[in-house]
Amino acid sequence: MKKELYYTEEKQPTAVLVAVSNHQQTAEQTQEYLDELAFLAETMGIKTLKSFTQKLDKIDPRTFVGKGKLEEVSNYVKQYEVDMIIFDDDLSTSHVKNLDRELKDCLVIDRSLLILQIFMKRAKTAQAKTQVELAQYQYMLPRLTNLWTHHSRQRGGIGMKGPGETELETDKRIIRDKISLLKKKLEKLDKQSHVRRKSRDRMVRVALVGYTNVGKSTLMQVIGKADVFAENKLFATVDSTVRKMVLYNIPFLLTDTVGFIRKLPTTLIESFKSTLDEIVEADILLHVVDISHDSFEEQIDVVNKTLAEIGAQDKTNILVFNKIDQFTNKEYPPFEEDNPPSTIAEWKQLYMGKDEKAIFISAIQKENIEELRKVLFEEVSKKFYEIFPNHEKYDYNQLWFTEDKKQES
Ligand SMILES: Nc1nc2c(ncn2[C@@H]2O[C@H](COP(=O)(O)OP(=O)(O)OP(=O)(O)O)[C@@H](O)[C@H]2O)c(=O)[nH]1
Ligand SMILES: [Mg+2]
Repeated sequence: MKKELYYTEEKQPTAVLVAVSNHQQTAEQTQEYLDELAFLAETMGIKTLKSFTQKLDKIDPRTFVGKGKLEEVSNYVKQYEVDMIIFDDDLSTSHVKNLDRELKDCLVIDRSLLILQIFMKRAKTAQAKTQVELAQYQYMLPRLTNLWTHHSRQRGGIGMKGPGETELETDKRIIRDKISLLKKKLEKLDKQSHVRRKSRDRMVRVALVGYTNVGKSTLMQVIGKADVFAENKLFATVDSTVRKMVLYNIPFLLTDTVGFIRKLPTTLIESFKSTLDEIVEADILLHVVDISHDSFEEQIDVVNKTLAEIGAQDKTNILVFNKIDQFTNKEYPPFEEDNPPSTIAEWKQLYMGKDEKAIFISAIQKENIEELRKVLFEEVSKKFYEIFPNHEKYDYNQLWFTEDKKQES
């Protein structure tokens, strides 16, 4: 009998991470991927004890990693009584079967399952909860041999060993029924939110998008003084929050959205479609980037790819480089590592600033927020007058100084 795992106050679950890297990948990249996986685990309260990597151009069809590496992992896991092994890529049904056989007492999960668990924990609205639940069942169905049982979620464990073969067919049927039930429930909820959105006056809509943990919710608070949950954990925001804002007399809607991540499970993207519609239906995207993160350029690519996947790639897109207070320059001349840009003008000399609409800010230290507001105002008012061509025109420069002085005094 395999061990079951619960979250308890007394004992923090432990894990080892396993990743394969191809030969093009640098050691730093592999390390960054593993750091991210460890951060995901930490977000779930799981402590990472060690990481294992193997250079492989093709994942082993039987056991994900090669025989020798698996033995190494297996020995470590036994010696330190590790609770679970987290693989950085999706495991197939036969991987799980074979790994289970080799690793006996240790729980085998993959990155997608971990992300699904985080979403489950974070979801607050009925819609988000239903969306994650659907994604989970869809993830489970093809893998139902022995990775999961339908009890696992109700019983609050991160994963449990599955049913015997005879129960398997019954379980599959139950899950299929669950899936169609959840789909119906979602349809109803989607219809309701669609009606709600339609009943809102036609307003300019701005969405904050970006990789997870870049500071979208923090920025939402700064721009609108809204009370939005921000935390140094991955996927602090899973539900989208919409706030009505007024910037120098021009009203618009600002939406804080769920963050993106490398290898976001496809079942999640599918079932989060209605949440992601907030992005698809937006007029303007504020693409927030954590410039202090070592792989921020790759994160920009991941976000752009995900935007393209949901059909939101051709919108007015303002790049907002956040966390300049924390940036340590490693590779961008003319600046040196111990001498990063210090003024906004210098920031703009960095190659990323060549994009005309790129802005450098620190949401935490409220640095350069005025410029962000100015650019946002310009874009929002452009859209506003497209929608309401006969509306009285506001002069930004005048409003800017009068309002700004008022705020200062
Ligand atoms: N140093 C620094 N930290 C920041 C800044 N802005 C946000 N943070 C921190 O970054 C962490 C993540 O911030 P959030 O606002 O929750 O990020 P998010 O993009 O909404 O994250 P998800 O909802 O998880 O996708 C928090 O610990 C913030 O305090 C900044 O300008 N500088
Ligand atoms: Mg957030």
